[in-house]
Amino acid sequence: MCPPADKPVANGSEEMVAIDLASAVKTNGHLNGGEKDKKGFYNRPSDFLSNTSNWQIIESTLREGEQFANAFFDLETKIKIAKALDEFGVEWIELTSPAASPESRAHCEAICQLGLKRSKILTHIRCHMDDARIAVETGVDGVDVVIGTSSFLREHSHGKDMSWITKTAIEVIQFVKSKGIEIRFSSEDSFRSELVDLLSIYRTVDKIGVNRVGVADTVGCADPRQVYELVRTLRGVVSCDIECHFHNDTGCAIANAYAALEAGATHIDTSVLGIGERNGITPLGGLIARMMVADPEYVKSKYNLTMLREVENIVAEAVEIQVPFNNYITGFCAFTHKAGIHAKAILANPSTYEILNPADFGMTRYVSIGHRLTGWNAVKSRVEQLNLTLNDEQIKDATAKIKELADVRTQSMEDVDMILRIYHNAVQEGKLKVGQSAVLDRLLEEHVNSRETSPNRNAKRQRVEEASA
Ligand SMILES: CC(=O)SCCNC(=O)CCNC(=O)[C@H](O)C(C)(C)COP(=O)(O)OP(=O)(O)OC[C@H]1O[C@@H](n2cnc3c(N)ncnc32)[C@H](O)[C@@H]1OP(=O)(O)O
Ligand SMILES: O=C(O)CCC(=O)C(=O)O
Ligand SMILES: [Zn+2]
Repeated sequence: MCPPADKPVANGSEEMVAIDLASAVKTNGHLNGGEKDKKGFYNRPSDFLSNTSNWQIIESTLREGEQFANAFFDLETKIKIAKALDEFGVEWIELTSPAASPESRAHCEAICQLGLKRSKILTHIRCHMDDARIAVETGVDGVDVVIGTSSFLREHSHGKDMSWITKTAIEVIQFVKSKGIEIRFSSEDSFRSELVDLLSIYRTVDKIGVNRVGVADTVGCADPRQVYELVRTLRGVVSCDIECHFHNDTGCAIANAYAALEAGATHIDTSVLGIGERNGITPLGGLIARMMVADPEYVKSKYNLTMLREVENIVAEAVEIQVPFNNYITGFCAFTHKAGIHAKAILANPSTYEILNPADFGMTRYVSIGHRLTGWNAVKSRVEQLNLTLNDEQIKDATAKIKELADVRTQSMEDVDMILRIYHNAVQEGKLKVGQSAVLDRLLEEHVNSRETSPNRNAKRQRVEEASA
């Protein structure tokens, strides 16, 4: 940003900072843009092209996800996944090409027969009449056609030039349309393709009535700015819908999906837990998390969000993986608050440190207490839950003991409760005063020893002695 002409350049001076801030506010309305929402979040003013409140999911767990290293889906598993996705409410379910194998074809036909309530069925084929002829016989609602347009794929995958690709694409599209089935044409490896080639073929297929064109970041090389620019340019060239597919090799798959919607894309490909070739694509749950922040009411109106965890568990079990600890929304620590400063604020108002509400997804918030980073406000909340009577000074004293013990090893909630109960009882009985750390140590030790010599403990010891005799 340039300084005004009549002011000397004074790097870092307070005056300069004030001028820059003032002009930034004037230009953008606010440094973060737009108005604050109810949660105190600054939303940017919407771009007139933006579709962040008007988009659909093409759920590809049963196509891209089948390309995940661990995946082997029998029909029963595919049906279970398809039904769960339908229950969740995805608009489209994409299935592996029926040309892949006899079972793939039979599964595709069987899933089309399920009569799902909400989700329509797509299958995904090469840009080839042989595949198209098989696909239209399966009963799908739509066919997704793909062919590589980058020089890498033109030279080393299928060996065809752009004029062959265009001619064959037209033939396949017209054939599928003639059967009354929806058709999408996509360029694989779009971000390493020549822009002129892309725009030219997309314009051609748009003119002959393709329902959607697809942009695919097949190798995960694109960043959100590149995505925005390509999709925005494409939006000005075609009138049909625009679908986007992002691989996550460099960690941009969710951000790229969001940038695509901001630029006017209409459909995003996802898979449950992001499974797919290599490290996969935009995860369903991650996209939902992102879009909930953009327009919660829209997302809640479309999807049965409390199903997310179940869908993920079904897929995780089917491909023999764990749901990652830090998974969006459903990871075990996604709504766990630990540090004392966070815990205090969260207990006062969850919006302080949560942009998503766990209840929207049937999840629960958890405040972790028994560790060295805890604070007296978190401990106070537990005292209240346990219906104990301790004043703030006593709670701070008990907190000091919890922290001291947690410096040696993390204390479970059971440990914390035990410390608080002993503290409380000792205070009630006049055995303990604030600051008497050694007295508290002795009481805790007595309690532990009494547990060690409890009848159960004695019985166990006796059994061990008998077994070893
Ligand atoms: C980026 C993606 O994920 S795209 C989707 C990937 N999905 C799949 O590959 C589905 C599963 N695939 C399969 O079952 C098999 O690869 C099949 C049935 C599709 C093809 O099997 P094969 O005929 O044995 O060929 P193979 O897999 O070795 O090679 C791919 C063939 O498709 C051709 N091809 C590759 N991509 C395309 C395309 N998009 N459009 C048209 N032809 C293509 C290649 O030129 C090659 O043909 P060739 O017979 O002249 O060598
Ligand atoms: O059909 C598409 O658009 C995407 C195909 C694919 O899986 C990819 O390019 O990574
Ligand atoms: Zn892919």
